[in-house]
Amino acid sequence: MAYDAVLLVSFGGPERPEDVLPFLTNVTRGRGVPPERLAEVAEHYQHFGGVSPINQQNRELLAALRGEFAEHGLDLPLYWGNRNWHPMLADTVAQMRDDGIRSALAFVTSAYGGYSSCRQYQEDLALARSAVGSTAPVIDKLRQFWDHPGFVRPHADAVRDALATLGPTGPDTTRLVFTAHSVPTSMAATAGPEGGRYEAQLRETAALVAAAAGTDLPYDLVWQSRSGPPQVPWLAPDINDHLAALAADGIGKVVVSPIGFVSDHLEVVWDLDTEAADTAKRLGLDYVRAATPGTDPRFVTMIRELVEERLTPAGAGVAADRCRLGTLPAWDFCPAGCCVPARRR
Ligand SMILES: CC1=C(CCC(=O)O)c2cc3nc(cc4[nH]c(cc5[nH]c(cc1n2)c(C)c5CCC(=O)O)c(CCC(=O)O)c4C)C(CCC(=O)O)=C3C
Ligand SMILES: [Fe+2]
Repeated sequence: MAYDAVLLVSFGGPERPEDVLPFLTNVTRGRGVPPERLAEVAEHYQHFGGVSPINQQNRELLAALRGEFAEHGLDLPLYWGNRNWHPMLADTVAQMRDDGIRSALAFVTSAYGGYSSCRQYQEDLALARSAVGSTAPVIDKLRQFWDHPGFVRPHADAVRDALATLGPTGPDTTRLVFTAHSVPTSMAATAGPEGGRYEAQLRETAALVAAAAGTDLPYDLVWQSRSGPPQVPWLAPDINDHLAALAADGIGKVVVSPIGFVSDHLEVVWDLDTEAADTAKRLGLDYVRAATPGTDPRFVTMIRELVEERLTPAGAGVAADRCRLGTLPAWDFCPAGCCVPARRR
């Protein structure tokens, strides 16, 4: 397949106080998030002046990618569009059409399978294309990258750096805590072709990051940023409850590694650096949060390599010979019905 552009696809976030509510309305349209939760999250954004860091992080990633592409003679224009805030995908796809782009590869800033992490991005790409009409470019998503060394190694080095700030550590006093965005258990159950893949991939990433960090400390995988009505079950335990359980068990030091994310966006700087850090302080825990990949050169190189592997015709549809560290099944093109919510199957 010949491609003539690369599209960076992300979540998007507001950059002015007056944009917070319209942004939240876009995110939660038809998703049954109670108004109390929405008001609470609006306050998290207003705490940062109504500015989510995520767009600036994507601008920096885009700049790094332009440099990486140029350095390696990869002559494809780069575009950027978001699911929930400007630049909106539909506007970007219209621009691509105006520029004569016929087919593009999409890099989504989420490493995992699942409805929110993968399928919803593909649905939003399809909606953007249909808004543009029959002249819209074809857009194929790059594969999920949870076990790619360019994702695992930056997380692993960040864990090692974070651990080094804690002084003497050991299995009886110190715990490594991996965290990812919680999702409804019904969504977790339908992730991937056979279900359960969001959590399975996160467990694989956690094991790979811990091994690559070279630590033999015990570790856990927990969840953060739960939303939705209280009667709907989501993946648990929540990181704050887990910190309390660790403190009760005599743990005094924790390194928190947000393997669910690629950059220090609001779910990291609020839910971890503010909320979970406060919880840890209250519990008397030494708490340090490990960095996310951001614009780590290995992460930027990974994106270029994910593009390049799809430009060579061999192995299309199969990810067997792809660069990766894990053993869970992987694929280039998501099977039909993969990660579709149960009620729509
Ligand atoms: C799996 C997952 C990821 C990781 C994959 C990925 O990175 O895409 C993720 C990332 C993010 N989530 C983000 C923000 C929000 N997520 C919300 C709500 C929800 N997230 C969900 C799941 C996920 N979310 C779900 C199941 C909901 C419930 C509503 C629904 O079913 O859709 C809400 C509504 C308010 C609330 O209830 O929290 C907000 C504002 C931001 C931007 C941060 C910034 O601005 O810097 C980012 C990167
Ligand atoms: Fe979210």
